[in-house]
Amino acid sequence: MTVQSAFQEEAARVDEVLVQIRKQLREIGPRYTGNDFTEQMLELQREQRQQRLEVAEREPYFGRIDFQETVHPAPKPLYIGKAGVAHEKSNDVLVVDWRAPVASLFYAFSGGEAPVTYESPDGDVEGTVHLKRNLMIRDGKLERVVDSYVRGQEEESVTDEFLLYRLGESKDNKLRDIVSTIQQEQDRIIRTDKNKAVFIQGVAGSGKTTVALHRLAYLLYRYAGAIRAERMVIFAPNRMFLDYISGVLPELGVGDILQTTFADWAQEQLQHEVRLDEAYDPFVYWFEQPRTREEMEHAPSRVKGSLAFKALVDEKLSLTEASLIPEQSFEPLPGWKVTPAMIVEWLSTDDASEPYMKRRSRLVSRLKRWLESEWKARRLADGKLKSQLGTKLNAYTKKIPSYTASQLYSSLLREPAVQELLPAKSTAATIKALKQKLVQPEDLAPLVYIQLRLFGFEHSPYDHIVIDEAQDYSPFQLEALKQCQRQPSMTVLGDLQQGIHGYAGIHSWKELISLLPEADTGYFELDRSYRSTMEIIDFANLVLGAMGTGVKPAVPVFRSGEMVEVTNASTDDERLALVVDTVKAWQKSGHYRTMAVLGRTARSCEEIAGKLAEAGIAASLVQSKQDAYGGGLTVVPAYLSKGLEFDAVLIADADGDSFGSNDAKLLYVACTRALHKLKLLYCGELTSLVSEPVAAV
Ligand SMILES: Nc1ncnc2c1ncn2[C@@H]1O[C@H](COP(=O)(O)OP(=O)(O)OP(=O)(O)O)[C@@H](O)[C@H]1O
Repeated sequence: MTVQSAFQEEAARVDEVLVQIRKQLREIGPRYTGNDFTEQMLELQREQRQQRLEVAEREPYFGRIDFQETVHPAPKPLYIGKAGVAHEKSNDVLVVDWRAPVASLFYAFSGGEAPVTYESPDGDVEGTVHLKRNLMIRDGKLERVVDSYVRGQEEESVTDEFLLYRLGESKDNKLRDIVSTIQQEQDRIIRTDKNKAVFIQGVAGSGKTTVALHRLAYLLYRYAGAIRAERMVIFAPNRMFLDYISGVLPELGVGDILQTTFADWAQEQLQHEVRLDEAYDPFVYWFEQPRTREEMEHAPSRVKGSLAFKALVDEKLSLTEASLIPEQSFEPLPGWKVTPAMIVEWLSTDDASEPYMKRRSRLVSRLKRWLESEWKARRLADGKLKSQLGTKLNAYTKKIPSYTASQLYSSLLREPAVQELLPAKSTAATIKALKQKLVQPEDLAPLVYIQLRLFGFEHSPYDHIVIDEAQDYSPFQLEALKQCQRQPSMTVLGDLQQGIHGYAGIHSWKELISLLPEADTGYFELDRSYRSTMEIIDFANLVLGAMGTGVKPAVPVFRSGEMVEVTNASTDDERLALVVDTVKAWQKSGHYRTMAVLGRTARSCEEIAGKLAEAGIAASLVQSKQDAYGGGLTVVPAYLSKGLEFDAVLIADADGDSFGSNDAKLLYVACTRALHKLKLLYCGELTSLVSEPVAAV
């Protein structure tokens, strides 16, 4: 078949399918706004169906695979789309949902005549692939047809032309779904079993965040009923990042998933008993002046996130739990007696895994009931005596320790074992802050862990937890989150090479993986970077190489662009003028939808934003407490740019003072934010991290 006739045939089919989709959309019943519960549930289903059909109307499908099961006489074309669609009368499948087992063939197949299999709920299905085709449909119109495999023909270019086309596009201000171009190594992660904690180490731009979001959509489809969106949670590094990724899940037809930061979530669990001390911003402390590695390694935040510190918290909690059984009997009047042995007996009927404060409150109620029944049995009526007995009971129960999380934490911080781990100055400061109900980020993991152990988790256990940028998490944070699940079902992703928060995060994935039973964990590495051009990735790899041995370079997708530019300015004023000129030139070129000027510090970014404003250029200056990401032109400190991406990036101060020898990870993060264009400016000496100026201009 010629390319021309294949296009016509596919265009005709798109029209046919669209007729079906539009008919089904028209036939969705009227909206229900009443109070009947069953009708409300039906309305919800109608609404979800409508959303799926609307997605299908814009782009009914993106792929076709002709698969011949070994037991069948002929191949059958399967069209893969974001939402499954069936013919309303015949029920024939017109579009297969990308998450269906058979759709995995589309992602996993990379050519060849040998039989392939996919896993179906009824077992493995074997067959051969006859055709793999990409189709680009925009707003219901077929625009492109690209075959990546035709059986019996010379192998088509397997460098995925369609993928390159997609990667070459400019980006808007939100991360997008990748269902049409998911790669084999990503698909394997997305389709991993629900009862696994999957750890993903992936180089910058390898699609970790995107893959994690697609995995959620997959799990909701594959385990419909057993897993619910309301019982899933995504932890992201900050609110601006949450805003940036907020478009992906709705586009995949997924709603209602809690998306939060660890700090916000922890304060919520602590019922806002404490709040973060605004006077201390760890970013300002660690990034606004040069800090040594030594200082980071010994930071109190590292200690408070460690398992050694958790062991002390556990010990304190065990002692607290043991104190549930008082040493003395309760004997309010001669002959009226509850002995510790009786309390042990009472508690033996209790669930010992229940949180301490719940068991305590049940014990206090039990003592009250006992006093009541003794009173009734003796038919007493003296009101004064009754109130005396009540007072005695109160005095007795007061000896059974009762804590809020911050009280127990404060008391722990006073103990000698803690003083051995942490500098006295640091614990004293924390205790003082706690009195004013203020904490620092590193106190949240121990506090929320204590809260969960004392009071339990107030919600249904999470079906699935996603942790993005997990290299910045401490083992203690993961331990706290484990308290909110019956069994581990997680997607934990990050990149140790982007671990710029050395004062808090991990050095090796083992530190987190070892906290879970081995059989429940899976570890994956993603080495290919999809975001940036080859030139940018090669340049970023050189920066990383400056860290010495043990680094893993990112493997670029074969997408070539412009050389990275490194430009020297003789004075600082000239450097700032060059920033303005570069931005003007980029804007004029019309090539880039999103651009960023990255500075080493917040202060340098303020200066740059000021210069741009003087030149009449509108830019949004990103600060650490930012909630929203607006796209367009952004000025952002390098340490806040993690996770984001821009068509063009200008690193405005690539001199040796701004990026010292300890800043390789930070500069790597900065460079890998760029999709198509990267330029570095410096005044004075170029940072030694850039050992080979690539295109000195
Ligand atoms: N299979 C793919 N097809 C098309 N685009 C992809 C694919 N995988 C990743 N991308 C694109 O690559 C870019 C990087 O993805 P993402 O932000 O998820 O990567 P990341 O590994 O989380 O990056 P970082 O660690 O730098 O934050 C995004 O623009 C994403 O759409």
